[in-house]
Amino acid sequence: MTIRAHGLTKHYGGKPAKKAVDDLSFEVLPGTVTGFLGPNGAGKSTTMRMLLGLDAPTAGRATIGGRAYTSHPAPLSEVGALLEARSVHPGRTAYHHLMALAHTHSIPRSRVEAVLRLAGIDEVARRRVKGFSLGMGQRLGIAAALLGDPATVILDEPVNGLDPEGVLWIRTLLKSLAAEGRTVLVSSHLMSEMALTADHLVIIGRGRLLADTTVERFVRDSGTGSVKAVTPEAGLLTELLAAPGVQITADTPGVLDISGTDAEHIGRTAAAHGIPLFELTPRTASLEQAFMDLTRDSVEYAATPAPHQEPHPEGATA
Ligand SMILES: Nc1ncnc2c1ncn2[C@@H]1O[C@H](COP(=O)(O)OP(=O)(O)OP(=O)(O)O)[C@@H](O)[C@H]1O
Repeated sequence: MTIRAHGLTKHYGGKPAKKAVDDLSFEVLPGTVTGFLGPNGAGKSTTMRMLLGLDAPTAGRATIGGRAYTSHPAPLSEVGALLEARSVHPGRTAYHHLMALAHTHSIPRSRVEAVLRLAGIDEVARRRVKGFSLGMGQRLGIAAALLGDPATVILDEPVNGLDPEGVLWIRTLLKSLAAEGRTVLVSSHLMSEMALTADHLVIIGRGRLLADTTVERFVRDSGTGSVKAVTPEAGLLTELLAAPGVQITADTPGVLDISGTDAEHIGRTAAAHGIPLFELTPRTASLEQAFMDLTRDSVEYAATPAPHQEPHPEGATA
């Protein structure tokens, strides 16, 4: 099922009104993991709550498989969700929590056992939830989301509180859910994690759409990459490559950092003039950097240096 947001908008009261989500439109297709990214306060949770009918939009519409979540006849079997707030009764065991959910939604007991195993919490299933670690709680939330074997899965920050093994488990799980043809929307504020997990990215800042793209295209278009070239003929190569828009720096003798052209052009130019190249390496901007550049203007709580920590003048050593 395709998830669609059409002009989705949410204002909170107060003066001036807070535009938590501002005219947001995007689609999330089956068979892919879509990463929903944005800095803290960007509006990810509010958007997910509107997709799930838990918050009414001020304007616009959210549909899953063409209709509002609340008008699905058996929502739990069609859309599984994990939201940030935990809503499990602390005195219940994981098993009883899932059994109660299964019971009220006519889901067979065999699914409870299956999701407990899938989430790796079958051995602690008889313990009370109040003794659970954050990571175990997250796993229980994911088990509950998958209980109805839903075609669409919406998870808000599922890696929160998970240890590295748990993070890897989520990554593999989401990919396999998508490979089974399900629609997977997962929010995060970590670009590096989404780059390893998602196929597609919807990036928002201050409630507005900043990018709707594939991970591959985002990496390519981040565009701040340069090429490192190591050659004994650095001076000659610099002269040959000189052109409008091409910038070349040589902080270390014989090592050039070239931007504004690509490795192929540099390699061909060098070959045409018999210049030996010991190394020719495209340097892609780190994904996290590209994400920060994109969202810089929409960060609500940007870190500011403390007054006594003046940045060092360029070139000075600490
Ligand atoms: N009930 C509310 N009343 C007023 N403002 C709210 C309410 N819920 C959220 N907001 C504000 O709306 C904005 C978006 O919040 P939201 O929780 O959707 O962001 P988020 O991207 O999920 O952030 P985070 O990564 O920190 O969870 C924030 O500025 C938040 O303070």
